[in-house]
Amino acid sequence: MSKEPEAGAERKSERKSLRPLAALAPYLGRYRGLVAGALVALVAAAVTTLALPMAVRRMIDHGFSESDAGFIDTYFMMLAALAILLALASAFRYFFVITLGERIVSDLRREVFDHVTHLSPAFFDQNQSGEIVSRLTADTTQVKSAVGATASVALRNLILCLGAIAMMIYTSPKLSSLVLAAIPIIVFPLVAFGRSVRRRSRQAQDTLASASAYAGEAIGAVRTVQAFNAEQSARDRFGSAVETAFGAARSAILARSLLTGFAIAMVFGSVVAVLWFGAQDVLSGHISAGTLGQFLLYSVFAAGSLGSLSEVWGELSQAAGAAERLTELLDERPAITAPARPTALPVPPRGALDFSDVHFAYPSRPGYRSLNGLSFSIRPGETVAVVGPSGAGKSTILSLILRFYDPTSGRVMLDGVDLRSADPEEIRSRIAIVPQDVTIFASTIADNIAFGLPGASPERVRAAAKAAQAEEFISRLDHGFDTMVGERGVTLSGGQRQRIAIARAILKDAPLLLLDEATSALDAESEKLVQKALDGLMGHRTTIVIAHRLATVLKADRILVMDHGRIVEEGTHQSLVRQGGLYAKLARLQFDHGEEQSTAAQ
Ligand SMILES: Nc1ncnc2c1ncn2[C@@H]1O[C@H](COP(=O)(O)OP(=O)(O)OP(=O)(O)O)[C@@H](O)[C@H]1O
Repeated sequence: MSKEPEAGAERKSERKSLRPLAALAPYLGRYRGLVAGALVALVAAAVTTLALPMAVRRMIDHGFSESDAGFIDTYFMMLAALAILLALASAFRYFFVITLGERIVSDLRREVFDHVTHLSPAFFDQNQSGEIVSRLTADTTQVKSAVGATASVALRNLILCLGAIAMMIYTSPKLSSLVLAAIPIIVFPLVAFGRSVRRRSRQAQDTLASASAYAGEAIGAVRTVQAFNAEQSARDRFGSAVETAFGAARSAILARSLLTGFAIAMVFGSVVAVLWFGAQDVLSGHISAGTLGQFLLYSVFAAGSLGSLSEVWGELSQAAGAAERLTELLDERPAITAPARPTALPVPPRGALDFSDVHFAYPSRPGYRSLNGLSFSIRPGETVAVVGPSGAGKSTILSLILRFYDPTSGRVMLDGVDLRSADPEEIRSRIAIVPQDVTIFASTIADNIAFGLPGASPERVRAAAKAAQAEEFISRLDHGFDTMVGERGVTLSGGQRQRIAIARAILKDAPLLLLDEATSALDAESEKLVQKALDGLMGHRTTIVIAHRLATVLKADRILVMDHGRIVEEGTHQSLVRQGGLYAKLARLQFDHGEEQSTAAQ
């Protein structure tokens, strides 16, 4: 999805036609029963349709000239039986084909989502989440219509077309040779047209995906948009994105209309010309009127199905574009994976952490080093605070500990094991984090707390909430722990969200605790209470505390002072203040009023 592969895919898609749809074959393979049912119904419907003209010929040539009324009755009975058979086959075809489409798209949606959740944060730094969601919804829907309705129409028309051509040759080889001579003249331009439709459809879909991504972002941040009176500019931006998408869609539609019109004109034009020759043959007595009637019906079938084929070809091409984008997404490999034979972390966990000469640049910003030769060690059970100016690289340290990214050079080790050689899932199972941006899901409070430990008993959830000083506000909500919180927790205050996150971490009870500005949104009173809860939690486990408010780090065993991606000072509060460096400067700025220091030092 990044720029390079996108350009490559574009080039490929111009060369290939429906090949991306082949990626769906494994999915079809899972439902052989449905596929077989669909094929049987398809063939039955086509054969029944092809039998109709023969009955018609017999009726024209013999039926009306016979005085025997029973003869006509027999033919009509046969026609009625064929009609019933056709109706049944069509109903079954619809059932099998549409079920197959729905089934496959459900599998595909699940697989794409599963895959996306495994991709590394680096992927999400470079791709908009809205665009990924659009692939998950719009592209899979397009694939569904291809696998379902469109493919069955295409297949039915293909069988019908081939069958009708065969029957045309059987009925009148001479007239058929005239028709067949016309086919290449019709088909070549169609293929060329099809390519251009495909390219335009992909453009339309791409512009629509970026418009939806923008809409997702603006709607998600609607409060910010309104607070800045930015509705008009958001509307303009989305409006122009939608118009661009419409322009791209219109050009695809125009190409498709031309394709359809051209196909029909060519096909029916040649049918009329051929029939003129047929009429001459009937007049000169070379063939019977019934035979010409039969030939006429077969050529109408062949032409009609060819016309429909050209129409669904466009749709299939569109679906091929969608399948291609989904395949691209499924082919995206996570940057962070478990090694083939991961080194097991020691049991029981100790919680020792080492950074040795770590350099790191985010993959989305390779030219800028966020960490610059960072080295430090944290002993099991130690509480270490990391402070420093904004952008110094504090949160980046936590991202590396969670192995969201690998260092550009140097090593990060947990309990003596290089994170690169361990299984990321095992690493993360030993870490509880209270992040800077707390994520609350649109679910109940209890679900949100139990997020870190699915299946936790209600008692444990309650105990964790209590320890995080969250029980009181939760009990005041309408339905207590069963209260639904809005998307991203909009119905909670910042401090309440933070306490939910703390409860989540308490419940997870992991040996390594990472607190990134965990109490920044709390008032002084709650902060003191939560701090007490956290103190209890930190007591027996390794903890890294990131905080701008120095009052919250006074009790740390050690303070690391960071600037420009490296550690510039290290020590306790007192020793650092005495050194008179960056920390002393930050402390002076914050504690100058004196009162905070006295409260915090208590
Ligand atoms: N996902 C990212 N992609 C690219 N650059 C990033 C990313 N996240 C952070 N950075 C950059 O890395 C540097 C360090 O960021 P980091 O978030 O670690 O700083 P911080 O010390 O935690 O700051 P703050 O106190 O403001 O949270 C910054 O210059 C930032 O712009």
